[in-house]
Amino acid sequence: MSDEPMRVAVLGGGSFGTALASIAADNGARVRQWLRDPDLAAQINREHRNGRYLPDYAINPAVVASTVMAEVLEGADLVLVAIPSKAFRDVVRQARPWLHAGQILVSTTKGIQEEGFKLMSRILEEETGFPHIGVISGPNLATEIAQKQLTATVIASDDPETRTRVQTALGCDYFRVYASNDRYGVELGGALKNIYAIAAGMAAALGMGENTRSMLMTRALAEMSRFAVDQGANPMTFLGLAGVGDLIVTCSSSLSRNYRVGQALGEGSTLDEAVEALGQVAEGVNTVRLVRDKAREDGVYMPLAEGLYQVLFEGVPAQEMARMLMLGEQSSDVEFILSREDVRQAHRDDEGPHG
Ligand SMILES: NC(=O)C1=CN([C@@H]2O[C@H](COP(=O)(O)OP(=O)(O)OC[C@H]3O[C@@H](n4cnc5c(N)ncnc54)[C@H](O)[C@@H]3O)[C@@H](O)[C@H]2O)C=CC1
Ligand SMILES: O=C(CO)COP(=O)(O)O
Repeated sequence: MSDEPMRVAVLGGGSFGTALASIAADNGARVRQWLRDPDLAAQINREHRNGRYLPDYAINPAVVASTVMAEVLEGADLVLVAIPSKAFRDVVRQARPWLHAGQILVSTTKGIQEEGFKLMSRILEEETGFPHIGVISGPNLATEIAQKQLTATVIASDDPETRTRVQTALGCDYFRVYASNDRYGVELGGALKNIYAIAAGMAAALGMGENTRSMLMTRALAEMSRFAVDQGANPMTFLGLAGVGDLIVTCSSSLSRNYRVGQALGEGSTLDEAVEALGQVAEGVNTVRLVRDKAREDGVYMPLAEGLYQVLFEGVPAQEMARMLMLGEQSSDVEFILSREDVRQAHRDDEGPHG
């Protein structure tokens, strides 16, 4: 490997993109960050601060922000795409003329595209056809990373070069980067947990106890892994940082935007009011709709996603969600040990002789 510093491009001027850009610069990379807002780009370059998304964070002064895609991508070895899912494909298309097959392309975005139910790394693949593609996901609240609180993420890719280069670019003493080759599972974990973060925020606002929170998170893990396995992911991924790790943090912290949307709903706001007050992306709002529809289409049992969907989009009061959870099927605890079908069969056998 050459002694030249790695050249990293970050697309997106939000909180996560900004934190990752600064970490890469701390690790000695030459970092360029692309964003749309010229005033924010000027502020990052002048004050080394992102006043809109991470006002108290001292960005490494070596990060150079720009609104010009060519300047940011020129010569980049690693491109991190930190753009909300709704705009992801559009931004990758804008970037496409300056991307090439030797680069490593990594999505940091925890969302799903409606058409075709596609995850973001699939979009990277479709738009470029390049071989070095990965995703990062894990318990990664940007605000805490900005405070240099210890945490870790997962780089998931089939391609070993992508994994090792991202570990080198981003790993440091407060941000560990673990590797996985289950790209789909890691990416799906990041998207799915946002649904349950909304439910947890809502439940907290409604005064739930700690037993309830624990039950909610654990049944959420069962539900998300059931869905993910149906879609082809490896269930073991959900034992890791991008599964249970990210689920715990986003279901516990009001630093999570999805959790905050849930809290606002539990306090009586409408969905529009909750999203408007947030002023940033809460991917779970869209994800719950897409996942609920997909689960129905594919016959996957997802009572929590269904209940949350009804609260968000069908006017069911938030209090009803807890009731629906308690009325769900009393089935298997861990389905990979005892299948739901075996529990159902045992009930049928038990009922048999009594009519
Ligand atoms: N903030 C966090 O704690 C974490 C966020 N993520 C994921 O990273 C993704 C990006 O998140 P953040 O940086 O937090 O987002 P953010 O909401 O803070 O901002 C996203 C950035 O994208 C820009 N953007 C939005 N629409 C655009 C468009 N059409 N064209 C160009 N730029 C556009 C915004 O102006 C902003 O600079 C999200 O999908 C989220 O799931 C992942 C881990 C942690
Ligand atoms: O994914 C995250 C933490 O890992 C960030 O969650 P929010 O998008 O809900 O803020």
